[in-house]
Amino acid sequence: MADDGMLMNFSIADSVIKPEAKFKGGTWRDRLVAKKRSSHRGSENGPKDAAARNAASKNPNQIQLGDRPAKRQRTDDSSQRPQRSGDRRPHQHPREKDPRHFVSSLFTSNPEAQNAEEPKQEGEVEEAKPTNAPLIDGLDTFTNLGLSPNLAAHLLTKLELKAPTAIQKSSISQLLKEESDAFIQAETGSGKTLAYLLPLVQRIMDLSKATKEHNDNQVHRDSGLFAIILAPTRELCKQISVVLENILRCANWLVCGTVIGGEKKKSEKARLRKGLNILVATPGRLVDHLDNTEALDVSNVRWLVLDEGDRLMDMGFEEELQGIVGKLDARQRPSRVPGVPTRRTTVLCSATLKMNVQKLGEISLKDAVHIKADPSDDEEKEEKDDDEAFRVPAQLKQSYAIVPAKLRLVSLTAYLKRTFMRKGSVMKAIVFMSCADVVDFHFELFSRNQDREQQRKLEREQREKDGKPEEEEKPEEKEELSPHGTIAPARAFSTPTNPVILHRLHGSLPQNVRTATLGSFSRSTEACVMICTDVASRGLDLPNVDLVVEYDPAFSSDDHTHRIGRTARVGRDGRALIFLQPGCEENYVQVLKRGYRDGGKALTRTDANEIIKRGFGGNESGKKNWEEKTTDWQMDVERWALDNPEYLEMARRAFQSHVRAYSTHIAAERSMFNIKELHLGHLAKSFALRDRPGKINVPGLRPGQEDSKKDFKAARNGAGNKRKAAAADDAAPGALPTDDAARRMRAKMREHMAGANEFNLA
Ligand SMILES: Nc1ncnc2c1ncn2[C@@H]1O[C@H](COP(=O)(O)OP(=O)(O)OP(=O)(O)O)[C@@H](O)[C@H]1O
Repeated sequence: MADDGMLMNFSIADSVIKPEAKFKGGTWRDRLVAKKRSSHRGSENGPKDAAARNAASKNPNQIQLGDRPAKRQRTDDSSQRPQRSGDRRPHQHPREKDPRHFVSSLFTSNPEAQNAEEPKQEGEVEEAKPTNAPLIDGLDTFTNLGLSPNLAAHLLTKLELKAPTAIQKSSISQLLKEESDAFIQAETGSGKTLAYLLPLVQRIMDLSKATKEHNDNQVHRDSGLFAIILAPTRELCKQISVVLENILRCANWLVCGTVIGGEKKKSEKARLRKGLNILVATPGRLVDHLDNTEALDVSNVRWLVLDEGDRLMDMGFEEELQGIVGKLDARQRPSRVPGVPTRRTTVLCSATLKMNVQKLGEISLKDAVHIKADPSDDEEKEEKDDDEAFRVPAQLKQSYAIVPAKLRLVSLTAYLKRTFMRKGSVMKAIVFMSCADVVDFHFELFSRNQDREQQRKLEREQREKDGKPEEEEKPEEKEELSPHGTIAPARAFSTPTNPVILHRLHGSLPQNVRTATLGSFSRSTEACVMICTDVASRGLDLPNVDLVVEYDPAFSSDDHTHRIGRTARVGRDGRALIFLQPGCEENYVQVLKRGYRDGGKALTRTDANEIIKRGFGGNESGKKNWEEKTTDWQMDVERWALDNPEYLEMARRAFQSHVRAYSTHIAAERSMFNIKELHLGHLAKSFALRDRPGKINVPGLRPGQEDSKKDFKAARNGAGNKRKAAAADDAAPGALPTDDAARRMRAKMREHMAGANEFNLA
């Protein structure tokens, strides 16, 4: 399989962790391999090798091999501890003697940050005013912008929306008065959904007026489907549909509905047969109904909205979109309803919309109007902006942490411990991780019940002492707060006074579980954390999210903008922290800075030691210092993985998938996320692993993925997307990402991680 090749290709750590000259213990196979490797390395002492070592020395993620003695095979707990901690080591785990395992110290041999912190001048950073809040100057009201008094009153009284936001102001007036196509681009959390929905609903409400003037009956659900709104995920479609239903309460003769998959097609067909005026859909499902549902009459469709338009124009959706636009064109007929425009208007909307899309199927978007929150931006600036990163809400406080690979797990734990130390300081936090396997592993780790583990251990030891035969261990009973196993107490960072609830979300979960988990996180009034993949990065409007942590940086800076945009919405405060490793990843700071109007003066920096000290240092007086406490915690987690084969496999799978995922950063940013600079041995430690990276190879699919894979293939073939299928299937083994290879690898990875669900190709 191509994957095996891909994985082998990542097994570069053997070149950065020097093996012992003598390899004792292990199986004969291990000893033979070690011997062969060491003799092979011995013959590499030419000038070429010296040059390679020189080059490697420039990489702070790699450990200088020539300047220090070969690493000993450490099987002793004391090696884990800082030197001064002495020899106070707890019970040694029998597996710690396993020569296939490598126990490295947390606080030694970590690469230093390359760039020094920029000094900040006092008073340089001013408190930024929110840039995505409603305009409360009293000058702009929904009625002034052209909405009917009826609709404006409904917004005020029923939806408690007093004034429009800047993008709503620009968009409503434009879309009410003109028929041209439009690009709506504005910061995350600035109310773009209403920016296109309100003028759309107003225009359709106006059709009713025109119909009445012609002495016909009012427009009703059978009058025709006038608008289609497309969004990339089911969650987003549902969210849009809820907002739409709320607006339509003031015009109850108009009806909206969704076709998004995840439920029986029969019930969707029935809904379409009953008649709808506005339809919210995922592209894949709409294509399906256009092909197979006679009741879906699109001859009257005059508005097509692409929410998260850049994502919809991206790989994975382009063919569906071309198909949809082609069919809408072919089936369009003059409408019997008076006032219906002759041509269809297309609106693209996103926080990261590059307004250079020229064509969408048969539609030319060349003359599309660019709608921005600040129309005073002149053309010159607009052009310049297209090359730059997209703005983030000014009130969003961003920081970055330089964290070496080995310290990643303890740093994340420490950061969350500190965050939830006091009740009420943070209500909800979202932690983004690279892929589903990584999410699942951390969910298990952070929710593990140490008291119960301790009890099981004592029982085991007692049995050993009494000479009783070893009982077959029953799988650990999990104390979960949801029937689906996606919600559990976050024991790793809860305190007795502030219990935290942990959620997990990714595209490999069945749709009903995704919906239930998201709903629970959204409604929760307790402190809670959701660890998730990018499935939650776009468009989702989750209340009271105070903090976003990007434990794994996003695969593109656009995705980063969307992720951090889950906080600091409509004028509220928010914080975001991104983990970067010393070395090439530090260059990502420049990308973070580009999101600010002032060049990122407010961006703050922290490092692993500072985070760990605050999280593991604690206030309680004790003999141990923060390094010892952290080391104990890490050792405990490593033993937990060793003791439980199920979790060990999860950890290995997570590590493996993470490395695969790392290679799929977009081409333009790959120099900052260079897989060759990744220290796999150190990285393995942050997955609680003691294995040598070259030995980590979990075959097969993640549990429960088989069905998703089948679904994906069916969906892919169903959509007639042969080219993509071919691209995914022949992902070149071993080839480190070129542009094309990375695209293929991303497709492959989505397949691996049931990305079909993530991006709703079904
Ligand atoms: N005029 C307004 N006054 C107060 N709140 C508003 C207003 N308009 C929208 N909101 C609220 O702002 C929140 C964010 O809106 P929305 O999801 O449309 O933002 P967005 O710009 O689409 O964000 P993203 O780019 O992340 O998708 C919603 O909870 C919405 O109810």
